[in-house]
Amino acid sequence: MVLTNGNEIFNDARKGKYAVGAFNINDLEWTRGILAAAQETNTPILVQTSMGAAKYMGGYELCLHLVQDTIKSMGITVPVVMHLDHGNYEAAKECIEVGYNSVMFDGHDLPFDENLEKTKEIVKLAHAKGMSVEAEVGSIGGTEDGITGLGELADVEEAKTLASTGVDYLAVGIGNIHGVYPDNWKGLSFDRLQELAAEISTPLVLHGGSGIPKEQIVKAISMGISKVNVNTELQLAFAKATREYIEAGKDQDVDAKGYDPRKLLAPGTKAITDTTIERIKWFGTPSVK
Ligand SMILES: O=C(O)C[C@@H](O)[C@H](O)C(=O)COP(=O)(O)O
Ligand SMILES: [Zn+2]
Repeated sequence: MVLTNGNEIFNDARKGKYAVGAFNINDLEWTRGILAAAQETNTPILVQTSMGAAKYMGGYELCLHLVQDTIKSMGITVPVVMHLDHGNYEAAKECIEVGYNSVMFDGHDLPFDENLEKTKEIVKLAHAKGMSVEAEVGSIGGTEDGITGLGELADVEEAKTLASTGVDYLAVGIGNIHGVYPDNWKGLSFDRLQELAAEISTPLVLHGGSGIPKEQIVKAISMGISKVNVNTELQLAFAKATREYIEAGKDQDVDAKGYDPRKLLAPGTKAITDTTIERIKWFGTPSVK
């Protein structure tokens, strides 16, 4: 069984001081590109869909079938966790119903008590079906109304309380933000990560994994980060490779049928695979035995 829940993978990761990459898919090319990287490195991987990307692709059921069928057609043999990224309460329930392996219930914008209660409900529903759950404490910054924050820090007591619900992994703010980091970003807060890791044995999750220097990622993993989320870097890599193809005029080569999407999208898909492989190596994910 290739599709699996995250528990065993992540408990081993925290103990073994390595991380497993969680990569967002946006379409067939992303799905193939990411799965190819996992197979080539012979490592486990999380394929995750945000609510927006799932809507774009046609819904959670379609996304699950896309991943299942691509695994089959590509002959993928490494463990793959099909995960909902940043789901609200309804989305988490729907993905549990549909048969994802793992869901993130992101209640960070709710009052803390409501986030706690809803996290407990999702844990109960998911665990009854053998699925894993990620929760988020505090807020992970990003760009809102054109202003990019510098990254927030999770409250240690709130993080402890949320971890006590039995979630399988916990997303924490340690100065990380989504998207492209601004020039004046101060870097990850290793002091806060140390405080969190000392109190919480649950595997910790680093969101906003794109654009963080390798040394900081490696250090954070050595201190308790077991899952790293990456989206923007794959989007940038895909866009750059596609732009180079078009700027070289290859899409206008009628004889070579360079306009055929199977050719037009191939460099971008390869760039997704190459970037994913590079990140898997940074994260120290060991090969499957
Ligand atoms: O952008 C999304 O829809 C998914 C991201 O929030 C993902 O959870 C993540 O943390 C990746 O961050 P990024 O690498 O900075 O895009
Ligand atoms: Zn995220």
